[in-house]
Order: sequence, then C-alpha cells, then structure tokens
Amino acid sequence: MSLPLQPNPMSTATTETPGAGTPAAQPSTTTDTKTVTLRLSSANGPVTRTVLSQPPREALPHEIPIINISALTNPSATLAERQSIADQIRTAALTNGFFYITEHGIPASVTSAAHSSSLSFFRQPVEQKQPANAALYSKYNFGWKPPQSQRINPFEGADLRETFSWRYDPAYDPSLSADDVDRIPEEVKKYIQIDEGDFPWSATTKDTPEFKRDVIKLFQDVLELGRLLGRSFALSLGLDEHDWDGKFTYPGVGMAVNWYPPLPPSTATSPTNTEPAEKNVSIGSHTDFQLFTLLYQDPSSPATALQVLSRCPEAGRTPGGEEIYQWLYAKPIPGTFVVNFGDYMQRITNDRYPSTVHRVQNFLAAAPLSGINEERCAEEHNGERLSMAFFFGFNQDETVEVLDSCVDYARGEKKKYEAVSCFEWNLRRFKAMHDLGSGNVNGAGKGS
Ligand SMILES: O=C(O)CCC(=O)C(=O)O
Ligand SMILES: [Fe+2]
Repeated sequence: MSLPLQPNPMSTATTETPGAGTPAAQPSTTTDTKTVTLRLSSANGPVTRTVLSQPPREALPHEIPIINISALTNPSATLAERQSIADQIRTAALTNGFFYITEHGIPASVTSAAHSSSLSFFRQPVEQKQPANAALYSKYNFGWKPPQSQRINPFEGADLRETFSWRYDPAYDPSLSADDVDRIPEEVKKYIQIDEGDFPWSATTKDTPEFKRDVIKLFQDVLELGRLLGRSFALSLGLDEHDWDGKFTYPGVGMAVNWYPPLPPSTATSPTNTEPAEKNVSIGSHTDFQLFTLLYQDPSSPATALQVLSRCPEAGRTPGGEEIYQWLYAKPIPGTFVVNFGDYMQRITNDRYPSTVHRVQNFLAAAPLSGINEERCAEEHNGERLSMAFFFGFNQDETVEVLDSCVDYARGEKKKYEAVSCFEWNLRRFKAMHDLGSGNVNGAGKGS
C-alpha cells in the first residue's frame, strides 16, 4: 500500500462563528444550482456545508459499499485476505467514510432478539419507562431519554427520538474473567463510569426482563466485533494489525438504542426533504465523537431514514469556491451493520478518514428504496423505527497521536492536531456541544 495517504477532501468544511438559534439551513443560490447552507457543531467548532436543495437519493454501491468481513472471524484466513478487507475499508474511508459490513459473525437471532426486546421496552407507557429516566436517576446520564429531550445539532430542532443509552462496563465484557475485572489498573478504573445498583438495567427488568438480557448479549458480540475491526482499521492505515490491540482492553464504548416515531406527514410530503425542518428532526445533522460507530438499522421500517452527507463534485462549487454536498440514503440492508468513522479517527488520521455528517429523517410516507422493504412497506406499518448504535473508542486513558502514515512530511505537511486522550476528547466534544446550547435538552451529556 502506498503511504502516506493523501489528504481527503471529504473532511474539509468551512468553520464559522457560532450562532445558536440561527436557522440550520438557509437558502442560497450558486450560478445555476439551488443549495441550502447547513450548520452544525463539529470536532473543530461550528461548521457550515453547502448542500444541494433536492431530495436525497439512494447511495450507489460504490458510494456506501458492502464489505464482506468473513475473513476476520475465520482462524484460517491469511494476512493477504485480511489486508484485502483493510484495503476495501481504506477505499470506503476515502470515499464517504460510510460502509456496510456483512458476514460479520453476529447471528441474526442475536440482533433480532435485541430488536424485539427493545421494541417491548420502548412501546411501554411513559410511566413504565420513567424509573429508567437518565436525567432523574443516573450520575452519568445513562438510561432512558424521553422524546425531544436531546438536541444533537444546536442549529436544528430537538430530536424526536427516544433513546436508551449506557457505556462500557467490564462486568459485561466477554473477554474478561471475574479476576481480570478485579485486577483492572487504577488509572483505567477511574475513567470507567458505572451507576450504582446496576442502574439503568435494574429499572427495566420488572416489566421487560428480556430487554437487559438481549441487548447486553448484542453489546457483547458487537464489542468483540469492534475489537476485530479495530485491527482492520490499523492495517488500513499502514500499521501492524495488532498495534492497537492493547488500546481496546477496556474500550470507551457507548451504546444507544434509538426509537423513532414517524415524522409528521406534513414534513414527509415536503417536496425537497432537504430543509432540516426546525421542529422535525428524528436526529439532527451531526458527526459521531469517537473512533468509529457500528450501527444496526431496523430492516422492517420504511426505508428512507438514515442520510449521509456526501461531496457532490458534479455540482461544481459555490461562487465563494466552497464544495457542494448532497444527502444520500444509507438504506437498511438486512444482515449488515453500517460503519462510519468518528471525530477521534478524523483527528488521528490528520483528516484522511472523515467523520462524516449524517442525520435521520424518519418519514412515514417514504417510498421504499430499490430491492428492499417493498413488501414490508406495502403492509401496515406504524412508522416506528429502531436503531442500535455502538460508539467505539480506545481505552479512555489512551492517547493516540496523529499517525505518521497520514502525514506527507515530504510535501511539508504537518500534524494538524495535538495529542489528546480519549477521555479528554469526549469531555471537550460534550462541552463544545453544550456551549452551543445543544446536547441533552435538560442539561446532561449524550451517550455517544
Ligand atoms: O438511527 C440511526 O440510523 C443513526 C443514529 C445516530 O446517528 C446516532 O445515534 O449517533
Ligand atoms: Fe450518529
């Protein structure tokens, strides 16, 4: 593989002065293209993107590719086979920073049990979810978050989703024995956040005892999968595949189960579906904070929900020379997880691997995308949608510098970012979001 990786234009954005309360998208016109200006908070402060004012379109296979990762779980696979996966990941990273993984080894029975148990939890009346309320009962904002209690983008409306979220607890780590848990070093322990009395799980077991069991089983499988993928990411960046193994021993993983009601039909029939509709975001436009995210999408919901902001070179540039973007649908593909990179990855790769902006608009009236869900969408569907997101980071006490493989020293390029620990990074990111009036509407942090 040829190193260093060349700069990635996907990662560039225009930094602007914060202005909480400013409309998220303002119409503007280039010579012959209608665009809106999207505002959001990012790793580098508030940014704007110029976005085509047209309905999102389905991503083409090369724009969000499907990568078969069966070699990662096959003990007799060769390094060349694993390198081939790493190369596909690198290509996807340098394209949109989004891809699907298939043949990942997590049985469909595990994802579907977690899915249906989560639905049982969320479909309960509010009074039954209230004992798990994160804002009321958690020291760390873990547990249930009611609809419109979060606002991931300070420039858009409150998110309509409900969420149940928590973070890594070594007691549920399948790689650790009870003795290992007792021997966790103090410098690591101080960053591991655990609520007392097994909260929030303790508040879910009365009426939905299977919720904890099924969701934790999925969490455990995804944790192991994330560790394997970490090796592919290292390989894709010109490192040894085991270079990061020691950084994932007690990883800073956050998990969120999201339950989306349908967006109101008035928004669903909007001719452009590009205005972030002040009051109507399922989850606002944002980037994820950490290294990478693994996302399970509900394969049974109407398909036009998750959208990825992609560069659109065919649209030219704005009169001010800025790049133009477009929204692409990342449709649910049964049996896959969606993978995207987060802000910490963008940092340590000197912007090579972009932390791509995405959002969810869960439209009830959405037309099904090609090849999937036609049958399901033709049936009665109440428009709800469930997703489960795993936000993967290195151990919280780890500090990873910008990788030399991502800096073209021969051309005078420099490391753009100073080294920062994963814990410090998350703190900074939460703070930046809250300083703009974002995050959790009632004041606490988000689980990602
Ligand atoms: O529900 C989805 O498809 C995406 C969720 C997401 O982006 C997040 O929780 O950060
Ligand atoms: Fe996200």
